[in-house]
Amino acid sequence: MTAPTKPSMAHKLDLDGHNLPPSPAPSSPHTGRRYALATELVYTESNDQYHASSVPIYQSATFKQTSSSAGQEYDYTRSGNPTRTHLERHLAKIMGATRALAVSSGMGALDVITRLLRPGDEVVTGDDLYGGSNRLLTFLATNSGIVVHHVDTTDVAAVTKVLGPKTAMLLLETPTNPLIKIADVPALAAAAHAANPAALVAVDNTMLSPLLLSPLDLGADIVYESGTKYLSGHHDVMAGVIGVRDAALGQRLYFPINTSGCGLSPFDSWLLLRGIKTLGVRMEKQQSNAQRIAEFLESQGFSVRYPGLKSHPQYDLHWSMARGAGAVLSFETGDVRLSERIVESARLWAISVSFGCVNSLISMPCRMSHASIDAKTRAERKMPEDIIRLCVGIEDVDDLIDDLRRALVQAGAVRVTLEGTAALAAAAAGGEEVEAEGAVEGS
Ligand SMILES: Cc1ncc(COP(=O)(O)O)c(C=O)c1O
Ligand SMILES: N[C@@H](CCSC[C@H](N)C(=O)O)C(=O)O
Repeated sequence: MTAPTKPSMAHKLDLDGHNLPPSPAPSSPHTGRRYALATELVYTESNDQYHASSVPIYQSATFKQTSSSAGQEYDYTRSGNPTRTHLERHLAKIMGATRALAVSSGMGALDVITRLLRPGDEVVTGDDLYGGSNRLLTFLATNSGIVVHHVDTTDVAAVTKVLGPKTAMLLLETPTNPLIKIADVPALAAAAHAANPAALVAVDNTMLSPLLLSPLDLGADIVYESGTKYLSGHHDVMAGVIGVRDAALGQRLYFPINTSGCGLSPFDSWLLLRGIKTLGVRMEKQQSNAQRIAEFLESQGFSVRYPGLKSHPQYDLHWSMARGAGAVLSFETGDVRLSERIVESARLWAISVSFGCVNSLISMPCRMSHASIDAKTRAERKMPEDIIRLCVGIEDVDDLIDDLRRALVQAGAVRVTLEGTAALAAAAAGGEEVEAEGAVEGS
């Protein structure tokens, strides 16, 4: 057997690109993407003078200029910084955008996008929306003369009904946080553009990341997401990213970033670049763990919201657009106090907001991530108070299931199953009390 031929190191190490072996032609006219997305996540081009394989952090607020009049690429970090530019070019490639912008949080990204609106403009959006996005839109409706319509975005006819010539923006989440409802992006984008050709369709891609969904390929004009989640992946960065294909729109979005000063810092840009390189492997593990956990909960009799389950009412629609199901799922117990006991009985699952990172989290959205939506509005929008959200990480899946099973039993949500006996015995041996009183038959 002949050994595979290795490319010479001289070729591999030249980051200027002069000596690189010829690359295949770009597969996308918009992005210059040449390889599979999993490869592109890792592969970044740099023209660093020392050929550093990790992009340097240009920790400088200002830059020396050659003269007072010549002008140059960088003068001040609020306006632009080489580390942030490198990240933005990398993001544009993986988001299928021609221009990407990196800002200080996901909410910062939505704030920048809503700066495109004028008093009297109408925004059509979902009835299940991340609490912070809802809070920003409510603020704009109260203070800036923007009219906001919240509609069930799983119902194309209902959305079409409220779209009209005054619609300036259609803002979608898919899957929604936390009810995991799926929006038909191509159909809704076409309806918005038919109602008003100037309307902008913006998709919040936080729940899937560019690895699993490319909204710009589905008819969206703007894609944005919280980089705090999957992109960074370790619960140690706040970031937001925006991608567009239209250069003029990109420039309109850059203006408020420079003006208000919410561009991502050099260090956080570097952390985000580092996180993106492992997105492929993290997501693969997180998704396979999430699938097993969703199946486990379903086997215990819970009605589970997860697009990886065939029982999801929009399973086919989701998979017609997406390349994966993500790692966030939710389920109800029928009783708020029971949900509270489950959440508080978990050990391995941290009680935290956020998601998309390496360690697993458990939360009650109505009290935590979505608490800024008042109880009356939550009820009107049919958000169950007892809903539990699980954000799955990369831990050993059997440990996660064992811990969840123990929490369910301890809280009185399920009876001990044959399968669970070993885990429960282990918990008892560790001195923990397993209380199954008042349990309902779960399987
Ligand atoms: C769907 C969604 N969009 C946007 C955001 C805002 O992101 P950030 O927390 O980075 O501001 C979040 C969470 O915070 C979210 O869950
Ligand atoms: N106190 C925060 C809550 C942040 S929620 C973060 C994340 N989007 C999630 O869904 O868990 C706030 O008021 O914004």
